[in-house]
Amino acid sequence: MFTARQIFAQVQRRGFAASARQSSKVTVLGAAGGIGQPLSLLLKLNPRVSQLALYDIRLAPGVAADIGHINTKSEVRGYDPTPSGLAEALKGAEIVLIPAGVPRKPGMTRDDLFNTNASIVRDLAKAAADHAPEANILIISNPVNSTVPITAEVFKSKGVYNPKRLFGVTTLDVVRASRFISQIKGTDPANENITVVGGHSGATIVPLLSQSGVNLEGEQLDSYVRRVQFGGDEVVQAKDGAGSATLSMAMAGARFAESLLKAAQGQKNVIEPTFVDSPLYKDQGVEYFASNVELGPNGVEKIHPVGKITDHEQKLLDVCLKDLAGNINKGVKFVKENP
Ligand SMILES: NC(=O)C1=CN([C@@H]2O[C@H](COP(=O)(O)OP(=O)(O)OC[C@H]3O[C@@H](n4cnc5c(N)ncnc54)[C@H](O)[C@@H]3O)[C@@H](O)[C@H]2O)C=CC1
Ligand SMILES: O=C([O-])CC(=O)C(=O)O
Repeated sequence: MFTARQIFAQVQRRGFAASARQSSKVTVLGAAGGIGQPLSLLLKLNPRVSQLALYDIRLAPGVAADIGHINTKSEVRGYDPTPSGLAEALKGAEIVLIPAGVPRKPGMTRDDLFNTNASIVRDLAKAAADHAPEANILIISNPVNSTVPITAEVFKSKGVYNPKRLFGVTTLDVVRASRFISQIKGTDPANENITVVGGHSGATIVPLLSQSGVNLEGEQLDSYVRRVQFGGDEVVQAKDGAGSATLSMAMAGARFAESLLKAAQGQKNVIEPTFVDSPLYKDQGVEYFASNVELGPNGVEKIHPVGKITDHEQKLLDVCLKDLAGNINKGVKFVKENP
């Protein structure tokens, strides 16, 4: 039997343990880039982050010196572009975000980035598997449909793959989906929660309006779906050769990291859409798929099924699955041929 005093002491200790868990190291690889800088800024503003480790092949110590002056409690450190700098940046990380790699220019698809970004992500994944094998790995670098399988293959080859801790960040698709529908309906996007499933490029992005009680038809529905699927192209064209979405992506990446931290720190019912190793369409040869995922202290807690959809949405999903299988196989093949 415990005395009231002992119970109180235990509660206090648990309180401390909870706040100890609330000290989390977050690492950004590609931290000096168009996404990396604002993403690092937003992470510095997040009180759940205790240490922020910034790594890039250029400028990370400069970005860290700048962000480090912001008067929030977390410690910020920038690392030199050396193997030991990368190792130090990764050691002890709870979350590793990877926005390293080249962005699109007008006229390119995300798949056109494969030749450059596949090897960048493969090499960073190798370092993460060696120095942060238990971290949650959040892949932002495109093409996400292929870079997630690339990362999985690297982790598998090193014997440390945990499918519950690898995430393709597709948050920007749902951010756009809710913003674009709010523009049509004249509502507050904060109240618009649109499910988006599939992958993260063109036809593999499938918004499921019917599940949100929104009833668009004909050309209005088609143009909405097109805008969500090709929202990235809208930004690429507007930036006219100077890159792709960076600021909205930073917000989306920071939101996803925040959700993981909340879930790790004990919050229940934290659900985000994300591209993960998923049982939903494995029987059709699609090993990874984005759907709503409940997050928990171990990463993926529960993968939600797609649920009831309309015939129109089923047609979109059929096209998505075909494209997705090709993108995934390309990533797997790359690592097998270029280990
Ligand atoms: N998942 C998503 O929803 C989105 C993904 N993206 C993707 O994110 C990636 C980055 O985009 P931006 O930040 O605009 O590009 P950026 O060119 O502005 O920044 C990329 C950064 O990565 C760094 N980098 C390159 N190789 C590296 C390596 N081996 N190790 C560490 N850092 C390295 C570069 O020095 C640069 O600072 C692109 O592939 C882009 O397509 C962009 C928007 C949305
Ligand atoms: O469109 C791109 O290349 C960048 C991206 O993934 C997005 O904005 O969704």
